[in-house]
Amino acid sequence: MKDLRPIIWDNEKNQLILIDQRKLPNSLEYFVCKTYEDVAFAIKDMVVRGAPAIGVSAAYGMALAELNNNNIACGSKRATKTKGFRLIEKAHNELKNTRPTAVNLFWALDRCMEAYKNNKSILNEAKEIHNEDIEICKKIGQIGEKIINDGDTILTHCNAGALATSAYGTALSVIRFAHYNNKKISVIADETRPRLQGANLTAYELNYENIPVKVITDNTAGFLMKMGKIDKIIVGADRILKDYTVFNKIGTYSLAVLAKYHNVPFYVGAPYSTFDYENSIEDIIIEERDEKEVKYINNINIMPEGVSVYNYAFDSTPAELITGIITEKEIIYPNKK
Ligand SMILES: CSC[C@H]1O[C@H](OP(=O)(O)O)[C@H](O)[C@@H]1O
Repeated sequence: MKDLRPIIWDNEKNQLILIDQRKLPNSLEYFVCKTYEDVAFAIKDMVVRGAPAIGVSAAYGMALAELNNNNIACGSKRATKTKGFRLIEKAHNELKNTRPTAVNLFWALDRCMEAYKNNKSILNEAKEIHNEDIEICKKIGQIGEKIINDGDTILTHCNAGALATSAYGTALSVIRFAHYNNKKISVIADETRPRLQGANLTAYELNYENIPVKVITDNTAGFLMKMGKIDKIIVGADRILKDYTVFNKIGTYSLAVLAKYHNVPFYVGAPYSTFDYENSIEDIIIEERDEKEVKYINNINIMPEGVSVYNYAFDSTPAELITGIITEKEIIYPNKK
């Protein structure tokens, strides 16, 4: 069985091929990006999503800008270079403004811009970021699987799997490697309203690898904890601050509060590239998405006209509610005395 790889660089045609995650689980289709504008659309419309995956995709978006640049000649060499730089800057800004919360997007774009300023190939930088991400996610799984016991039932939220990264995932990498090490585990996946990444993507990934998975409505998680049916919770992250505040999919904070109340260990799987040492909580923009995502399910209206909604894509969870953060180097215990 082939590993799930949501991001593929086509060296022959110099284009980016993405699994179109909007179509899963009913159809496995691909979205081809030939320009940085295609990549910007793919990130905004969640063709590709997940902090590491959008960082890697944005890096290839910058590479597409550079490759398309190379076809531009405007007279003198100096004029070409100036115009080229302006186009790269334009791509950097447009890609930067696609989604505001996941920090991987910004460091990947900045890393590509730095490469360009140092006369290095952006495409090579993007490929490096891509390959590094595969290895990092593998390491998160290998380190994290140690916290999983044979027979554990693990609850997860949204999708922090191969489809949110370059391969393996973060939270789901821990689950995968426990499974690869023959631990008998079962997974409970929150469906994760409104975009249903848990039902559509996590269930798809785990089913694809024959890892036992049940899907629940988001409201069921607390009741299962109360009944003692959840041994651990593992989620992903989009940004982790220096005080170990974790920004992740909306609903993560509610799970963490319930876990604390029911003494269920609460873990976060995330690479160091998701850490943000610069900003404080008040600096972070929590993405608010189109209200249609709440008002419609599969294009069927579920609400009366004229009623407004909140549609926060993320929330923040304080370190005091977090048992451990599983990275590619070690497990961080924010509350260890
Ligand atoms: C491994 S990062 C996955 C992270 O990203 C998801 O958000 P979205 O699907 O909106 O990009 C969610 O917060 C996951 O935990």
